[in-house]
Amino acid sequence: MRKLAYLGPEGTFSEEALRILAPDAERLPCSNVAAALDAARRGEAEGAVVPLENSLEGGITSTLDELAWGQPLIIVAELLLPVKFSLLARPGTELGQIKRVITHQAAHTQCRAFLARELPDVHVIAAASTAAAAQEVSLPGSPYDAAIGAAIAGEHYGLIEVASDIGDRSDTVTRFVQVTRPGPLPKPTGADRTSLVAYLAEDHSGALLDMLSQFATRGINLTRIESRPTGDGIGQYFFHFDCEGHVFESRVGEALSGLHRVCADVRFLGSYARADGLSPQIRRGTADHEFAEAAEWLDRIRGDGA
Ligand SMILES: O=C(O)C(=O)C[C@]1(C(=O)O)C=C[C@@H](O)C=C1
Repeated sequence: MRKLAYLGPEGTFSEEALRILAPDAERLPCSNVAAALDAARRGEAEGAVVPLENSLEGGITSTLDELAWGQPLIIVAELLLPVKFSLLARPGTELGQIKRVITHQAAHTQCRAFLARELPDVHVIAAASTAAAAQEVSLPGSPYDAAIGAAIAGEHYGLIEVASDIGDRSDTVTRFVQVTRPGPLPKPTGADRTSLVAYLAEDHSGALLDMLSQFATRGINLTRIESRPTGDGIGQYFFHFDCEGHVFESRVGEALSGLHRVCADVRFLGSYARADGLSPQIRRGTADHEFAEAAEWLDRIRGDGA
């Protein structure tokens, strides 16, 4: 049976995402996102399911950075998971008794309004995951009064829900991706997304525009762009892009070749079916048959001399 790594322990949102993406897979819980990706890189697991983007907080930087460096991994599937947070405590605990809360940093930032309104003096301590926080609160003698996590984590670790749906917005969604070591790409479905990382050749005026033009001139809509520091000094950045379409489609393939020409390096992170099933609008002159027809026309002009 195939095995997939994820941010554990049992009861995380990552586990929920994995169960939906690969219901039959064996699950390998890891202590952080980097460890889950490394398990996939080393072959201890066939792949991993990791959070990539949140509708309220944006890119999950730990995942973005891990995918940008080291042994390459590619995305083969994505899932949009609605995330609902609960305040979880040992049975008998009341809201007014809660002084110390533990949770994952992403959950903390998504529940800021509730904490400010209901628990203005609370200390919030960071945990490796929401389920690790719930597990910690369940331990006898735990210094924490409550955890913020999924209701299922509360059930798993014998905690009660002191408050439910405490996120700043009730429609928050986290985008999870399933990654594997590079291999055969998922087939195009007509409603696909392509992810990549581009590293600038040199810092110059219009460097970002040079990259964006590769997409724009081929009628490709971007669905996410994110700059991340290279670590080489202030002002040094590389870029994550998600765009509509599949690398097997001419316009996307040409855009990636164009990026390869103008960048120091481009890391392909995969082409895979979009979870929302939205198909791109193909602008006139950018369909596969139009690229093929233009290539034939060029061959005819060049004749035998080419
Ligand atoms: O701690 C978890 O339960 C996770 O799966 C991680 C994570 C994240 O990193 O964003 C996933 C979804 C929620 O946005 C909060 C936490």
